[in-house]
Amino acid sequence: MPPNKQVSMLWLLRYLVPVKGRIAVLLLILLTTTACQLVNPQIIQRFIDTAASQGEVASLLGLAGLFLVIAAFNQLFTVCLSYLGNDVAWRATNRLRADLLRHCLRLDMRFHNLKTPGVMIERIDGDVTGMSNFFAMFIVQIVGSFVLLAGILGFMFVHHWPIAVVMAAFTVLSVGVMAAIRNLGVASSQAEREASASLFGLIEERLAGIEDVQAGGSVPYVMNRFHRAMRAVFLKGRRAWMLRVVPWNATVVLFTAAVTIVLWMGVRFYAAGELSLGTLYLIFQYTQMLNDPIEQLGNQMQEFQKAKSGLRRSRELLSAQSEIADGTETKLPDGALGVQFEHVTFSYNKGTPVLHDVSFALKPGERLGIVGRTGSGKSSVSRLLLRLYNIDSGTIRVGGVDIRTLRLEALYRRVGMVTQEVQLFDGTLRDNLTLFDSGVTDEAIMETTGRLGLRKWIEGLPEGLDTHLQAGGTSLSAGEAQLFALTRVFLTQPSLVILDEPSSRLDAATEAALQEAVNQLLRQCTGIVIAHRLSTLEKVDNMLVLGEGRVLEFGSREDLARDPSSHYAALLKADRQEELA
Ligand SMILES: Nc1ncnc2c1ncn2[C@@H]1O[C@H](COP(=O)(O)OP(=O)(O)OP(=O)(O)O)[C@@H](O)[C@H]1O
Repeated sequence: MPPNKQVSMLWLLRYLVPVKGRIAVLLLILLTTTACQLVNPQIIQRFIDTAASQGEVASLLGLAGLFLVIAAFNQLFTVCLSYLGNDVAWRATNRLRADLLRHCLRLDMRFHNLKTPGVMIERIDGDVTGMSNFFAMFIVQIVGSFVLLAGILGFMFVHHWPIAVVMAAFTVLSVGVMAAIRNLGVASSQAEREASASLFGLIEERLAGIEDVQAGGSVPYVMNRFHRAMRAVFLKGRRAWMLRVVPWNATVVLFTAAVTIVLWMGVRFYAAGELSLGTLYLIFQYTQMLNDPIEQLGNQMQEFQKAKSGLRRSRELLSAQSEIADGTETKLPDGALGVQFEHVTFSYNKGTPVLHDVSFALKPGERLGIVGRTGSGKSSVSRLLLRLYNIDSGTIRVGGVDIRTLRLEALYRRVGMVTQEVQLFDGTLRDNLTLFDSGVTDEAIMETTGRLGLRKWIEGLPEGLDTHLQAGGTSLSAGEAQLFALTRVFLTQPSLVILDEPSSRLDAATEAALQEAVNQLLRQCTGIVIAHRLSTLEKVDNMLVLGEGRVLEFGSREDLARDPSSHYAALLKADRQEELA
C-alpha cells in the first residue's frame, strides 16, 4: 500500500462489531452522565432564584440534596465509563494485534529477513496501542460531546435566545476549524511511529547480539546509534505533537472570545432586569461547560490523528502478501517420502542465484548426505524443501507431489528439520519438547529422551518435565539444545527428516550416542543429513557434493568413495590427513 494512500477509518469498525453490546452500554452511561451534567446547573439556578426571593428553607434543602445525589451518581457513572472504555479498547486492540501477528507469522522469509523483531514488535503492539484510546472512547466521546453541545445550546435557546445564538456560532466555528485541520498531524504521527519502530529495532538487534557487542567493545558505538535514534524519535514526536495540538489551540482562542462576549451580554441583560441572578449563573455555567465537549472533540481529533497513522501502518502490514501461496493438495503417500529436485535454480536476491540447476532424487527411506564448502548452498536446499522460499525455476517433489501444490500444513506435518539454531520458548520442558502438542504422552517423551541420552539430564532437573524454561535458550548448553531439537523432531514421527549439522556442537561421546539415535530415526523415514564432518555421514546411502551452488557430484556413497577421481574421495582423503595431523 503506498504510504500516503487514503485509508478509511471505517475499516476499524470491524474490530468494534464484536464489542457492540459493551459500546451500547457505554453510550447509555454516557448519555446519563450528560443528562446529569445538564440538569445540575438548572438545580443551582433554581436554588439561587429561590434563595434570592426569600423561598422556603425546606425547598432549598431539597434542591441541595438533589444536587448532591445527582453529582454522586455522575461520579459513579464516570468511573463505569472509564472502566468500560478501557475494556472495549483492550478487547478491540487485542483482536487487531492477533490479526497482525497471525498475518506476520504467515509472511515469507524474504519479508522477515528485512525486518528486525524489534521493528515487528512496534508494528504489532506499539502502533496498535496508539489506537487504543481511539477504540475506547472515540465514538462514545464524539457522540457524547455532540449530545452535550446540543443539550447546552437547546437549554440556552429556551432560556435566552440571543446569547444562545452567540454560543451556537462559536460552537459551529470551533467544530468547523477542528474538522478542517483534523489531518494536519497524521503524516508526522506516522513518521513518529516509524522512528519509534526503528529505535526498538536497534535495541532488539543489539541486545540479541549482546555477546558480540561486549566482546567487541562496541558499547560506545551502540550508545551513539541509540542516542541518534532517540533524538529522531524526540524530534519527530515533538513535531507530531505540535501539529496535533494546533486544532485544540485554535479553539481555545475562539472560546476565550466567546466567553467574553457571552458574559458581557449576560451582565447587560441582568442589569436591564431581563435576566434573573439564577439565569445569569446558568448562562455563565453553560458557557463554561461548552468548553468541555469542545475540548473533548479536540482531544479526540488528536487521538484520531494518532489512530489514523497507526491504521495506515497496520493496513500497510496487512496488505503485505506472502510470496508463498498455499497449495490445495493434502495427500502424501504413507510412510517414508521420496524427494526429487529437478533443475532447481534459486536466489535470495533476484539476479544472484545461490543454487544453479540442482537435480537429484532420493527414493523413500534412502539417506542422503550433503557436503560442500561453507556457502555452497547446503542449508538453502533444506530451506527450499520446507518451502520457506519459492524457487526461481525447476520443481521440487516430496512424495512425488510438487510442493507448490501442497498445503503447507500437510508438508510441515510430514517433514521435520533440526537446524543449527535451536529456539526455545517460554514454557515448561514438556511444552518445549512437544511444541505445545498436548497429544504427546509423557511416556513417549521419556522413551525418546532415553534413546537420545537426554533422560539423565531431565531427571536431574528439579521439576522434571514440568521445569520452566526461558525463551531464547540460555538455560541449555549448545549441545543440550541440539539434543533437544532432535527429540522434538523424533516426537513428531516425520516421514522425511532434514538434519542440518546435527552434531556440530556435541562432544565425541555425546555424538556417538546421538549417531545411534539418528540411525534409529532414519530407519523409519527418508533422511537428508547436512554435515561438515564426514564421520557423521558414514551410514548414508547417497552423497551430494555441492560447490558454489552447483551439483559437483551425486551418487552412491560407496561408489563415490571407491572412485579415486571423485570429489567425495578427495574430501575423505583430506579428512583423514587432518585427523592424522
Ligand atoms: N537469508 C539470506 N539472504 C541472502 N543470502 C543468503 C541468505 N542465506 C544464505 N545466503 C547466501 O546463500 C549462499 C548459500 O548459503 P547456505 O546457507 O545455503 O550455505 P551452506 O552451504 O549451508 O553454508 P554453511 O556450511 O556455512 O552453513 C551463501 O552465499 C549465503 O551468503
